[in-house]
Amino acid sequence: MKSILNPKFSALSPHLPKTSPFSLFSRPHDTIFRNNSQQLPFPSLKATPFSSNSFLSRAQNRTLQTEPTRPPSGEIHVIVGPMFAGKTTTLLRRIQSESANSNHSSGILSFQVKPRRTDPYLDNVLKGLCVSGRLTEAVGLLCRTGLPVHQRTYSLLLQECIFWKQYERGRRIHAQMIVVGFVPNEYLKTKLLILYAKSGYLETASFLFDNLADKGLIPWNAMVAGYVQKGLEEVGLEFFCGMRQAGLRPDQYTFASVFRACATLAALEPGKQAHAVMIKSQITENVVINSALIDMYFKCSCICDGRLLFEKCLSRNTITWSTLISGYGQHGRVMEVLDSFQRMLSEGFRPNYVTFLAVLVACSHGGLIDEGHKYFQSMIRDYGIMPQGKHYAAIVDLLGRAGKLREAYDFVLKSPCKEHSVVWGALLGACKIHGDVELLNIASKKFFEFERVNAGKYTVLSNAYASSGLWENVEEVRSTMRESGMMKEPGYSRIEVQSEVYCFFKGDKSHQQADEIYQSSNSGSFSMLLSKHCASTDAITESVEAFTGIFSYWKNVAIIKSSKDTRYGLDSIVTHDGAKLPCWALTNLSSFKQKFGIEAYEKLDVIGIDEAQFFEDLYDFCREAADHDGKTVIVAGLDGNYLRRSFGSVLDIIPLADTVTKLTALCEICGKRAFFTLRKTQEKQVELIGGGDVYMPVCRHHYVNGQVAVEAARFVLESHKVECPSHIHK
Ligand SMILES: Nc1ncnc2c1ncn2[C@@H]1O[C@H](COP(=O)(O)OP(=O)(O)O)[C@@H](O)[C@H]1O
Ligand SMILES: Cc1cn([C@H]2C[C@H](O)[C@@H](COP(=O)(O)O)O2)c(=O)[nH]c1=O
Repeated sequence: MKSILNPKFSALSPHLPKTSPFSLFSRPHDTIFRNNSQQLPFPSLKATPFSSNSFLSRAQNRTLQTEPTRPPSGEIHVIVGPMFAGKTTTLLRRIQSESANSNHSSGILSFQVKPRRTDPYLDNVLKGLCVSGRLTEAVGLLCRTGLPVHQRTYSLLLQECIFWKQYERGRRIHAQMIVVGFVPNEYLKTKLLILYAKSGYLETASFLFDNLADKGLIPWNAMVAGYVQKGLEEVGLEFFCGMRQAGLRPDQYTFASVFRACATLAALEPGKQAHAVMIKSQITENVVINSALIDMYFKCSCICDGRLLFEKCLSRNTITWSTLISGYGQHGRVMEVLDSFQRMLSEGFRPNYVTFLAVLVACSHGGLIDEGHKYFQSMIRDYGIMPQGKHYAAIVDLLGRAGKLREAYDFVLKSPCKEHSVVWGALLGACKIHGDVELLNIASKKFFEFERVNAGKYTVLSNAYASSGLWENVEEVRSTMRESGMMKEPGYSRIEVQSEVYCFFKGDKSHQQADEIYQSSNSGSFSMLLSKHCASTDAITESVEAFTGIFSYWKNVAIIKSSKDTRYGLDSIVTHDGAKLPCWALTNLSSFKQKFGIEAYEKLDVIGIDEAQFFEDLYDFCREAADHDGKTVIVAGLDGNYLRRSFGSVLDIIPLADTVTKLTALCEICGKRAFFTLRKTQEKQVELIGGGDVYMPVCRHHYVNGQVAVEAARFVLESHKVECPSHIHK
């Protein structure tokens, strides 16, 4: 059991509605019971078949189904009640909301269930909370009400979550939509996709993306950016290609992501191609794109192109300048870094902490101790920028490289960042170079105090001990690493050869031109850049699975009704409100498999059955479909006839069911809860097709009185041999 036990998902439980979310239509009485075998781990979750509990059990079943030794296990959910209680509505809504995001080979979604009523007051309150910056309260309220709100309100809420990077809240909103059976339109699906892509839940984002009917530029951009941001640059670039193949014209947002991906991958060819596309597309240049492009050329070792671009770009700002300066810094071009920095100042641009970091690192690499100190002080004094850990580390590195280890140590002790591992890491590196074992021990102790699981630094430490011949210490560090299961990822280089990118691990000789490549890389004749390892998709959390599961599980749905019910024709089931879905009208259920086609039947996930009271073979069909064929069967029907006697086999299947929900209508006489159906006419046969003309829902009191009245009227009328009126009168 994986996804559903995620605590993030269970955090929803206090907000789940106490009654079924369909209460506006159907005023569900109480779920009678849920089989003990299906008991769920969250006692706080009310076991209505329409709450997320159904999703829970579904996910459980899914998990079970993956175990090869077990037969497929389906589910049976039974919806009962008197006429007009909302049984058909509930069946439709359930099927629609749970299949809304999947591809239906049976094409049933050409018909729509009327949206549930929303409460305009709630919409207004939520909007008010949003615009006054009280997003947390808005989301809390939404989840507590258990009601759907207007598409526009959902959109506003999601937009706020995206803007304020409150992604967890956004996901709660989405969960709420699922719980209340709200079906997002394409616009909202795109918003959800952006939310998931931005927050790194790419599996869910991909699922939403695949199910968008109309994939415009915005969802494509969100996918490209999402993957690039997550460190899956190759996938991001694939989406870029897909976007172009789909005939869409990329915009500045697309290119910003693409150049960033190419920069990280040091992939020059795709970068150049994208640059050419950008020029052809006549995208107006802006600082974001320019900075991304300059960065890309520098990271791909095309220093001249990077510089040329910088010189040509019309719109420059601090970021563009910082990109240029950092670019030079990455290639150890110390003089260019300092010259560019001076130019930046003289042209009136204000450096930021990134600019200063590049300058300080350059000073360190160039051994420019005085200059480094000067810039460090100027940063605080002239620009009011408070140095961060990395700036202090750069100064430690500067002093350390110059062999001023004690000075570096004093600097660390005096710095406000002495609790930052990065500062101690810099000192550790310097101690290793200069073989100061005493300081090495101090620095390493401090470093690991603040950075417990950095395998790379453990390796640095072990190598440092080794370089000083301290073999006992080496063993100590290595055994700590072994015991904690720590593994340092092998370092690798990315090399682009004739447009193909290869990763070379340390000592790797697998490439057929390996010798050539090593030779060339040593002579520096082509680009070889370090890059970070691509993040694994395993990092995607379990709750994504939960959500994805909810969406992806339902694939194919078929609805069956009894052909006896001819009220609205035979091709669809129709509610008393006029909502409908296409269906199969059958005399008996045993003929369904054959009529539907064995192959198509096998692909079915969900079977809905309406007017179940008319099927004699209901028990056998449901048992077979759920137990042997692994289907989820949702059954809606009258539990009692007009005499309040068990109707057909509906009650027989209760021992088979996972959940049973008894709905109530409104008494047509007093408006109270109606549990029973009163027949208004004199016919006595149990089966009599009809609607409001023949039947009405009533409460206990009015059933008893109404029935007495009807019986008395009949008696009198019959005894006088007078025709009985077809309606009783209040
Ligand atoms: N007396 C009533 N009580 C409740 N709902 C009624 C009544 N009369 C008509 N309706 C309408 O019928 C709808 C339920 O229709 P439907 O789902 O087809 O019910 P069922 O399948 O249980 O007969 C309600 O949403 C409501 O709009
Ligand atoms: C009470 C009762 C009802 N019926 C029929 C009347 C309708 O055709 C259906 C019920 O339809 P709904 O979707 O629940 O509105 O059943 C009957 O034949 N006998 C009865 O006693």
